[in-house]
Amino acid sequence: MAALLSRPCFISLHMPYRKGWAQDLANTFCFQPVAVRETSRVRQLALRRGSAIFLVNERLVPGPAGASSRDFLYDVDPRPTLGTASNVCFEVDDVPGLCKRLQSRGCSLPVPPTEVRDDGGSVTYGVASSVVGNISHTLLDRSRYRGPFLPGFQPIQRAPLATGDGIKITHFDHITYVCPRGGARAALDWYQRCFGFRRFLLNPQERPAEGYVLGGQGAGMLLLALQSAQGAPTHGCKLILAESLSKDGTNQVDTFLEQHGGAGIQHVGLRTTDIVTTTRALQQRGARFFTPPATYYSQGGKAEEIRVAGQDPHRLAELGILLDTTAPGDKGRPGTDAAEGPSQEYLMQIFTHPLFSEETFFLELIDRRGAPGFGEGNIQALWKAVQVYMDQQQ
Ligand SMILES: O=C(O)C(=O)Cc1ccc(O)cc1
Repeated sequence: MAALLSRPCFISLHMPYRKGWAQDLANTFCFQPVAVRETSRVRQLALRRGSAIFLVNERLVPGPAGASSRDFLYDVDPRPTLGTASNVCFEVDDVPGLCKRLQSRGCSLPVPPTEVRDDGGSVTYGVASSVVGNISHTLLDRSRYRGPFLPGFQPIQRAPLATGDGIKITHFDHITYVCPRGGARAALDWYQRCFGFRRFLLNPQERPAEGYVLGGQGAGMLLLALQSAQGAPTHGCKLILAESLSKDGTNQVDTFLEQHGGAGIQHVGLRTTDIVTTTRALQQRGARFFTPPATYYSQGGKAEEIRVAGQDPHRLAELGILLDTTAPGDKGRPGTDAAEGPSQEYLMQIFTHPLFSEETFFLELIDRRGAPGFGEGNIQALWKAVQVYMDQQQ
């Protein structure tokens, strides 16, 4: 099947009335405001770091009647009105063609192909609802546009308040969805059938028919992974579908479903080329990260694993950075970044606290040293750190 979509252009966040989270993203994470659109009811602000762009949508009027779907250009109203990351915009060559294809497969298209123009040229976009929770996808052709962001937005030219020296974020690495129980497989099929995404295996232990099943400590979770078929592997974005398998309904996936009011985007992985410097810089600016239990660094030969990878266990422990080494014999799978291929493959990760008031959306920094997957040990460590945090909140 021909490739239909390329890399994400932006991820849209919706903020309730009078929350300063857009400011936090700008100040703490040093995303630079590049363009803004303001009406009497909403403000839409595009913030960029590397090629990662968040479109932050704020309501300027309280209550559900304060804004409607038509107020959010290049997006739809995600409802509910709590903080949510609800739209992933992909660049597409042929918007009308893809919209037609989606309709013929029974997909709902809240915004049909639409042209928007200003002095910089024109774009065509449409919005499709996904089968997962409140997630939608804006499909955008901006090949005829020369402005800094999109028609309808005013560029912001003022000098940045802080340059964010040391914050090395290059692009969106992956987007992790929480699916309803029993819904991950249907979501996998939908993204393959409608958008031409390809499945890839997250871990050598993953059985294709089952997916990557993580157990232990009540963390029971199923993960399935996809990536867009087009674009250089280093910039193709991955989608991770997570589903709870836990019996007691207390893991972070269940917590997301409960506090978000249904399925949706749980976190976005931001690729960094230097996680140590970036984490330190962000911590100094006030970003808060989950720290794994101290035993993470002392048990099961982890310190040695970190040393063999060429990193300093004390430095990683001081910052709370997780490291996972990919098992050998794991090369050449889809998802592998071919350009990166040292004999020792590993990845490092760290997760922020939730960005909104609810235990829902958070960010991750991920530094891949040739490793395309996700470490089971790291996910378990994250799970334990979240559990400690939630216990402290009670
Ligand atoms: O490790 C990652 O970044 C993943 O995306 C895997 C994952 C999925 C769901 C979780 O609640 C925690 C981790």
